[in-house]
Order: sequence, then structure tokens, then C-alpha cells
Amino acid sequence: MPPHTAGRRHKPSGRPKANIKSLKRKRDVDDHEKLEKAVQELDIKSEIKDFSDLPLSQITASGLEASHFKTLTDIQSKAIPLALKGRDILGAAKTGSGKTLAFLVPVLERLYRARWTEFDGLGALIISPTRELAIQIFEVLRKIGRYHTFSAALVIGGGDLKQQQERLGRMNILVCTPGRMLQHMDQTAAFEVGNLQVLVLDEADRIMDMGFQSSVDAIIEHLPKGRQTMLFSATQTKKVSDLARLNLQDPEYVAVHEAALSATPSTLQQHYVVVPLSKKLNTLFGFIRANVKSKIIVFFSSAKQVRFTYETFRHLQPGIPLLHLHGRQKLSARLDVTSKFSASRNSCIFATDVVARGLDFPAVDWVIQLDCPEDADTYIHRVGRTARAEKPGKAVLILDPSEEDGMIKRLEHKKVTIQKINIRKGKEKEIGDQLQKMCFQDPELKYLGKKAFESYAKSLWLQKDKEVFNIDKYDLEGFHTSMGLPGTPKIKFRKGDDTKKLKNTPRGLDDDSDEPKKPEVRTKYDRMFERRNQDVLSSHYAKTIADDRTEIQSQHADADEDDDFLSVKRIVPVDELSSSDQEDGEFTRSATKVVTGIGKDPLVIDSKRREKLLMSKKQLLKYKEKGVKLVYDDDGVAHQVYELEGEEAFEKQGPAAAQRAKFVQEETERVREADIDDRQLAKQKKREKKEKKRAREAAEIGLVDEAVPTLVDTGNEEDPLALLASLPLLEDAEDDRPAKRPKKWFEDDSGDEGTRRKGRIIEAEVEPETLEDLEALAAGLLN
Ligand SMILES: Nc1ncnc2c1ncn2[C@@H]1O[C@H](COP(=O)(O)OP(=O)(O)OP(=O)(O)O)[C@@H](O)[C@H]1O
Repeated sequence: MPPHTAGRRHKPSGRPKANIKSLKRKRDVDDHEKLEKAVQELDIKSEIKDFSDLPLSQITASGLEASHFKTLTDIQSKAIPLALKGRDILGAAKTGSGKTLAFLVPVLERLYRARWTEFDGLGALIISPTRELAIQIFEVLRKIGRYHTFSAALVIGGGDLKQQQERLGRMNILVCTPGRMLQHMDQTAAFEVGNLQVLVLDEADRIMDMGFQSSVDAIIEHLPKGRQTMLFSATQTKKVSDLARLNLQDPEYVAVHEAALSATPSTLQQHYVVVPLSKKLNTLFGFIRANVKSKIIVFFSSAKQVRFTYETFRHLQPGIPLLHLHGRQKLSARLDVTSKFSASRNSCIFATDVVARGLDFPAVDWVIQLDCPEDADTYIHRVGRTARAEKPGKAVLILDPSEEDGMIKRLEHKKVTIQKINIRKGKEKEIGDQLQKMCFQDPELKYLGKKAFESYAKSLWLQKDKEVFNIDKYDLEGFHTSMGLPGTPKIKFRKGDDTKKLKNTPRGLDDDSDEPKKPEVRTKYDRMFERRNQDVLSSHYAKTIADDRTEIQSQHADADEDDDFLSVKRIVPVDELSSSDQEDGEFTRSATKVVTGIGKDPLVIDSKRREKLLMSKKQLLKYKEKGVKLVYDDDGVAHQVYELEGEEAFEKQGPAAAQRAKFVQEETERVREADIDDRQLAKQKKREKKEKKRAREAAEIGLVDEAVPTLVDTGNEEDPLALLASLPLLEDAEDDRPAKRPKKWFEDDSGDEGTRRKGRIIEAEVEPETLEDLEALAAGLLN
């Protein structure tokens, strides 16, 4: 931040320089003392409308003015006076109501009045739950603090740790995410926090919950007790345990909208529709198609759901730019997406709850919640991405029939006014077939879909609120199909898990200490045993297969029920593997579908290796039966080339020897007839060619040959089978053929090659007259 110079002009005077300096210092001291006095005398009950009514330093006031902030919002006018007086604050106000300035202004003022310099170290620490929000807060700080001389930095995961370490010791204000901050406190030697004056937790309820608990507690251990602490959120709580953890001293609860009829902005229109899981994607696609001239955020419950829907919808080209954002993307990609979405007029972003809190995207028209939020607070934060700062906005919550009663009750309890609406007929767009085709053609997409389905099912299972999320009531099978995924998933949940605990550690499922401990070194046999026991037959497939193997596998599946927390595995009937794997020649068809799978070992997808195998045609061949050659009769009915006749019918036609003789005679006759036709045709062509040649030669010498003698073919009565038998055997013919040339890797233009080519040209000039000629010619060419 550059030093504040606005409004101060250097006036030349005759006084000595040292004198000017001491006068300036005295004026600064006077300013600070006056400011301090004005803050102490400020009546917190008086109505403060504008920033100019507050006892603020000229530097902060100029920063606010330059950023076009003039009038205070409700939360600002209530919280800032108290905060300026150094009180601990629990601030609660609706989304988009200006809470960021409510803590940033006091932070700047506190350090200014304490005459904070670069030698005093860290003066203020602002913690945010997400990187995007930390960046946004930092940007606002830079804007309003542009004339201050404090140093400030952003400390978030994904940034360069070393670079941050080098600069950290010199910073006065830090905006951070909890994990990275703790890392620095533990690892960065020159980082001193003992002087800290102000601690701010934005989205405090989120920061204090289970997901961040250990990091935040560890950070607080490092901080001095005498600091000022401010907590802000749209869903602020007064949880005693949290207050104790933070050592708050006589905190002031500032909740400006507590008496309001609704917990959400009054400019927000809220609706919900009840859509069965299997129709959800159709509804979303229909909605997006109908609103291509809007800016839309769609919330999903997991990153995999976001990715799958983004990848598939992208191909369906809904007519609006699509973006996606989730916590598993790299920081640079996340920033790129957020700035693209901010800058766009019409676009649709698919996102997880990583954007649910705090982000201030301009002019969002719609917030769609495709997956039901885990609780009413999450609902409030999600819809808060629209209708910000008194602007209008619309929100639609999509609920499964089983979620309706429970969720609406939760929302009413939190003072959320929401109305039920129905989707207009014909507005849903049926995309099931297209998704199925996409998954069929692209194994990676199918894999992603499978993972998305699993993560959705898992998220339902992990939900704390079982009154809203009852896993048995969802049509998961229908949802699986609607995603274009083949087969039926078998989902198993391990009984007896502490689901509450699992749910509260969203990214830490691996750390679940209740998991049965696996041996540290797993032998080949351990792995084999595990794999064998993972085989789960889907009920659908079990119906089509009734052999012993199925029973055994089903038993394995049952026995395994207590081992897996959740698994979605299926056995792929071979016919499902890939369309391109099936031979599709004119007379060749693959064997019939269901039967194919029964005779063969079904392919059990229980590992990445086997998933990969799905992509290799060659590997898959061993799971398939060979194609059967079929011949179609005149009526289009398919027959096998050799169909076995019943024994009785065969005997009725006479003795076997007689039948054989008859067959040979008939076939000989057939071949002879065909040969005569062929010969006649060949002669006819030869004749025509000769005639053309003569006519051409005559034309060249200026003559017209009027009477070209016609050769009449009398036909060759020779036995064609005998003709074939008379053809030279390979050994006989060998002597006449040129010696076999050793194959070369590279052909060159050497003399030897040239001679060979010449030879071939001479041979080609000899017109083949008979079948022998043709055969000899072909043999020569092949060699
Ligand atoms: N005094 C003000 N005058 C005009 N606009 C303001 C004022 N204070 C804040 N705003 C604007 O209001 C919008 C919302 O502010 P902010 O992001 O601080 O809301 P919030 O209450 O923190 O929301 P959330 O609960 O979603 O985090 C921003 O665009 C901000 O620039």
C-alpha cells in the first residue's frame, strides 16, 4: 500500500528542514490523540449513516471514498463503532450485507492508532475457510487500505510456501486459510505472532466446525490472549464452547437481522421443486437450456458430481458457457475459473460448497441447488451468492420426494421463506439416451460417472440428518441409469459405523480410527483374498444367471457385507463391454447377448486394473465368444453356414453313399456351369479389348477397319475340377519363378531393384489367357 499523499501538497517555506519534521511529528501525535479521544467519546447508540460520521483516520476515509463506499450498511453501522472501541464481536448479518468492511475498517484503524510499523511484526490476522474467500478479502483490504503504509500478505494453500516464508516475518496484516497458517506457525522461524492485536474469523461458524477444528485450535494456542477477536458469519452462533476456545472477553453479539422475518435477503425469490433423483439431470439440463441468457450457479454435493455433469453437459452444448469449480482443482485453475465467472455476463458454473460461502460474484441471476444442502445454514450461504447488496436474485432448490418434508421443516425453522413450484410440462429435457451413448463410447467418462455416483451415494449415507436424508428412500438405481451408466449398482454400507463422526470429518475419512486395522505389510495372499471377497453380484445380473458360480459369488458378497464401508461394484456381462468390440460384418454377427455372458467368466470390476482392462479390445477378446458365421436366405432369415439335419430326416432321403454321390454330381454340375459362364465372360472381355485396340491402331494410321472378324467361342467342355487338379503344384511352379529375394527393411533405388521392376513390367504385358496364366501371374506378383 503506497503512503498516503492525497490532499497534502508540499508548500515551500523559509523554515529549516528539521523544524518541519518535528512539527509534522507533533501534528501526527495530535491527530492520533484526537482520534483516540473521538473513538472513546463515540456514542455507540447514536445513528451513524455515513463513513464520514465515524472517527476514522484520514487515510482510511480516503481509501473508502476512493473505493466508492459512502453509506454504511446495517451491520457496518452497528459493528464498526464497537470494534473501534476494541470490543470482541460476534457479528451476524444476512449474506451480501457488507460484513467484510465491518471488520476490515476496524483492523486498519486499530493498527493506525497504535502507530504500527514494519518493526512491530504481525498486527492482524484474518482467517477464511476457503482460498477464494481469502483472496477476495485481501482484494478489499488492498482497495480500502491503499493509502496506508502497512504491509499485508495472502497466506493460502497452493501458493509458494518458500516465498511466503521469506516475506512472512515482515508483514503487518495477514489474510489466510487455517491449514497453511498453521504450517507457517510451526515451520517458519522468523515468524513472530506474540504482538498480535486483532484476530478475525470470517465465516466463523464454518471455521470453528469439525473440519477445521484442530488447525484453528493450534493457531489460537500461538496467539496472545490480550488481542481483540471478531467473528462474522451470516449464520453466526453463540456456541459457548466456541467462545471458550477463542478466549473471547465479554463479546458483543451484533445481529442486525435477528428480528427480520426472513434469514435471507428480502430481494431474493426462493422456490423449490420436487424431482425424483432419476429425473434430476433432465430437469437441470432443461433449466439451463431455458435460461441461456443468465448467470447461474449450480451446487452439487461432491467434486466428482461436478466433474461428471460438467463433462457430459459440455458435450450436449446447452448454449451457454459452462464452467466448473471444486476443491480438487489446482489453485491456478480455481482462480482462472472464478475470475472468468466474475467477468462473464451469461454463464453457468457447476460448483461444490467451496463457493457457497462469502464469494461476491457480481450479478448472479440464479442459484440452483441440484443436491440438497446438508443443513439449513448451508442453504442460506448457497442462496446468498445471489441477491447481494440489495440486488435482486432467484434461487431454486431441487428436492427428492423423500427430502421434501424434512428439509422444508428445517428451512422454516431457520426463517427461510420458500415456495413450492412445479416444472412446466415439456420443460424437462430428456438426456438419458445421450448420456448413455457418451458413457458407452468413452470409458473414461463412464468411469467418472461411476465415481460420481459412488460419491453421491456416499454423501447421502454420511449425512447427519437422517430425517432429511434416508438412503433407503432414494431411487439410486434410477439415478444410476439416468447418468447413462450401464448395469445396476449394488451398494453396501458397513453397519455399526459412527456416521456422525464420519460426516464431520469430510476430508478425513482415511483417518477414521474405527476402521478395522489392516496389516501393515500386505502379502500377495492378503491382496488375493481381499479381491476375491470383493466380488459382488448385482441383483439384476443375479437374475439372469442361475448357475452355481453365481451362487458362490453371492455368498462371497454376503460374507463380505461387514467388511466394506461402501462399495459400488458390478459384474459386466460381456455383451456390455463395448460396441466396437462386436464384429459387425455383412454375414457375421456376434453371438446373442445374455447367453454370451453365462458361458464365460463374467468380468468383475473390482479394481483399477480391471477398469483399465475395459479399454483394451485385445484383452477383452478372451471374455467373448467367437462370432458365428451366418448366411441370410432370400427372405432375410439367418442360417448358419452348416446346419445339421436331424438323423431321421437324413435317413429318409436314402443311403448315405448314394446321397454323397448325388451331392458330388450336383456340385460338379454347378461348378461346371459357373465355369462356362466365367470363361465366356472372360473371352467376351478379351475380344472387346482386342477390337478396341485394333480400332485405335487403325485410327492412328488413318484407316477405319470396317470388318473386324468376330471370333465365336465354342465353349470348353473340359471338366473344371480336372482343370484345377492340373494346375501346377507349388513345388512344380517354383522352378519357373524368379528366386525369392530376401526381404529388406528399407527399399532403395539400387540397380537390382530396378531390374526386378523391369522384369515385372514385361510379365504384365503378357495377357493371361487361362486360369493357369492368372494363377502363375498371381504367384509371381506375390513373390
Ligand atoms: N457500505 C457499502 N456500500 C455499498 N456497497 C457495499 C457496502 N459494503 C459492502 N458493499 C458491497 O456489498 C457486497 C457484499 O459485501 P460482502 O461481501 O462484505 O458481504 P457479506 O455480508 O460478507 O456476505 P457473505 O455473508 O456472503 O460473506 C459487496 O459487493 C460489497 O462491495
